[in-house]
Amino acid sequence: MTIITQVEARDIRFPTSRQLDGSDAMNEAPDYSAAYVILHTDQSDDLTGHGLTFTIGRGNDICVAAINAMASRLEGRHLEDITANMGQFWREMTSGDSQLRWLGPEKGVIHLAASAMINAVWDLWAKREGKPIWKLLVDMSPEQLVSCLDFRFVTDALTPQEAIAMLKHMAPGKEAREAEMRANGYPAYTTSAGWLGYDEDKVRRLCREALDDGWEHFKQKVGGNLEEDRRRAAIIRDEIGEQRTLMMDANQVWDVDETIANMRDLAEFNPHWIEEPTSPDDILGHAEIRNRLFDSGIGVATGEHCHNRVMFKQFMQAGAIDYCQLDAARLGGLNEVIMVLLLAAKFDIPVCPHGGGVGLCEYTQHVSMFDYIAVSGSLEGRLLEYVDHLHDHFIDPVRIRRGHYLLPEAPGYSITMKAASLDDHTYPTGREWQ
Ligand SMILES: C[C@H](O)[C@@H](O)CC(=O)C(=O)O
Ligand SMILES: [Mg+2]
Repeated sequence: MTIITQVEARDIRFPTSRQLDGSDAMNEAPDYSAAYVILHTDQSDDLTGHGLTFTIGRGNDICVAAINAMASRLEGRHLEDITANMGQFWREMTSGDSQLRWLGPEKGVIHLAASAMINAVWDLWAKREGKPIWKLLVDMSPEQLVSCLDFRFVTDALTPQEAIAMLKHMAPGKEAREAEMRANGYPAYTTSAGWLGYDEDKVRRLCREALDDGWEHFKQKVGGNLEEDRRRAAIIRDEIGEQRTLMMDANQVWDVDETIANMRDLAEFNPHWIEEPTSPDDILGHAEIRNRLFDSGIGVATGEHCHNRVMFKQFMQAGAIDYCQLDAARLGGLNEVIMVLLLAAKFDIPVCPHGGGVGLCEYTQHVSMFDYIAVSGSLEGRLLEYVDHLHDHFIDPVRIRRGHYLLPEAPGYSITMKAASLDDHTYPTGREWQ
């Protein structure tokens, strides 16, 4: 038996705003940050579980406080009791204390905190089993996998029986798809050349470097000033040519009609999708945009601020999105991520997870590999986001080859940060913040 003896929560911040890495029209100067959880155990082999949720700086301390408020739900518990009934555990973590639930429910800071803690439990479980997370999931039977999920609020769209049938249907090709992932990796796109705060020379230089590294798919930020958006799109198209993919991301700054007008204007640059065009909560607004942009061939993508499975269900039921960009640290941990993968498979919507943050690429590589091997069985329309910052701080960082993520092999969720990185970036006392 493994006892979780202590939940340690740390405020980790990286000063990315100094170079405007990660900048966009809504978030002009983010400091990529993690409310970081370490689950200590009674095991002599130093077994620990790690998880994080992502913020962009101020307020990270509020997430840490929320984790501390929930710590007693994990401390003293046996890992084996939790993993024997993951679905029930998830319900307890998100709804077990109705006074804390009131702060959400299942959204906002309290859900971000739950996400970090739940992902730390999954990391601990996978390390105990000696498997990377994607493999832990792939090796589960459909029944076991479905028992990890909470179907409350989604049974009008997907029942446990349907989910089991979908997973059974995909089971026969799993080995071949795993071998394919091992050989080829998972196709990806890069956002790193297109941050809004970068000057045009830097955008051009970064496009050239990315092309040299084998990238075929690029994303640029838009939503500042339309003339500047057009100039940057022209530069990027000039560098990457007409055949490669260009996505655009407005990070929520436009209204519905404004989106239509601006995207009609930007259509000459042939954007593959417009991401987060408007408020992330406006499901019908996205549906309207999708309908009115249909003839231009521009898809609608959103999800990095979509806080739970219920909202994703509605986005899908309303026909509001072409691409689902779930965020592995905003949804309530891996259990809810798996639920969204199943919903997306049912509605035949490709999942292209959000990667713009610290640790998100480390998480989502597992999510997309699992999705391909066991859930959707398809790569059509699917691209994993990649941003090239801060990977050095992880013990088991993502590995990229010619625009593809390579299959992670180390046990766990790849989210464990180096001890020195944690110490140096602890806010406000770490060396980086002196
Ligand atoms: C603030 C973040 O960097 C955000 O711009 C990321 C994002 O929208 C994306 O990766 O997509
Ligand atoms: Mg985005």
